[in-house]
Amino acid sequence: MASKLLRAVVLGPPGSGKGTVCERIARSFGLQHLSSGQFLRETEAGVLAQQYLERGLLVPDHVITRVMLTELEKRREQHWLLDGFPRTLGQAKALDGICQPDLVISLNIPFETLKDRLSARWVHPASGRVYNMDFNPPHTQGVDDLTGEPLVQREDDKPEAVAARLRKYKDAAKPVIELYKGILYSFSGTETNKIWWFFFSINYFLLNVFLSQKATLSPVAIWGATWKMCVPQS
Ligand SMILES: Nc1nc2c(ncn2[C@@H]2O[C@H](COP(=O)(O)OP(=O)(O)O)[C@@H](O)[C@H]2O)c(=O)[nH]1
Ligand SMILES: Nc1ncnc2c1ncn2[C@@H]1O[C@H](COP(=O)(O)OP(=O)(O)O)[C@@H](O)[C@H]1O
Repeated sequence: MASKLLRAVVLGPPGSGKGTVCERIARSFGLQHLSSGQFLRETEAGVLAQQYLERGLLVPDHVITRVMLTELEKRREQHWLLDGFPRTLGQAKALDGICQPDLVISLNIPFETLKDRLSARWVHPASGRVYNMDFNPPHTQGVDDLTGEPLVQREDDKPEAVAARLRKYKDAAKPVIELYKGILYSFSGTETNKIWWFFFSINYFLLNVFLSQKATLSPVAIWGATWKMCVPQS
């Protein structure tokens, strides 16, 4: 049977838990977790885009699209899960030009919750590991669990940048959500653990069948049908 690759996208405002959920999905199902923010922070393109990153502004479409399409090109034979890309209609169209996602997961988290989470987010810059002083604190305050290196707060997580980021996200994401509405699965809530368990319990069997290449019918289609019966679509 021809090998099928799973291409998934996670959409959500800054602080909605994309990185946290993607990490768990990637670990549980063996997908590659590709974070646009992390690629920017690690590559030369990100150094040039520093002024955008620090102020929490979206990097121009042509810059991030080039970074992401280059990374996707290197992973043509892998299952992947995109975190943070696409964020605008232009980016979504560029992605569609090379491959169409099988499914899109959208996280809807209340604004107040996002603000609280971002102000308590600390990161280990070298690895991208993320902590939260309430939700998943490091073993020792202020240092990364694995390396012992210091944690930092991102410039764009400081209160002055957060409100503008959240506003801009909404405007840019609307047409993207519209574009993907046929393959979109929305999760609403204030706790990543609940969203995760809901996702995991519905999808464990279907995704594993798909990923092990034993499916004759796309589980994404079966999942879509099950999902529509279980969850009122927003
Ligand atoms: N209190 C709380 N914090 C969470 C929860 N889920 C994620 N976080 C934290 O919220 C912050 C933002 O999560 P992250 O995955 O980085 O969001 P992203 O910006 O969408 O990728 C991080 O500090 C996480 O540790 C949750 O359910 N409750
Ligand atoms: N798809 C994208 N389009 C434009 N800018 C992006 C994109 N992805 C990431 N960035 C830039 O990188 C920053 C950090 O992104 P990310 O790590 O995904 O954090 P968050 O989910 O908290 O916004 C964004 O504020 C933005 O400046």
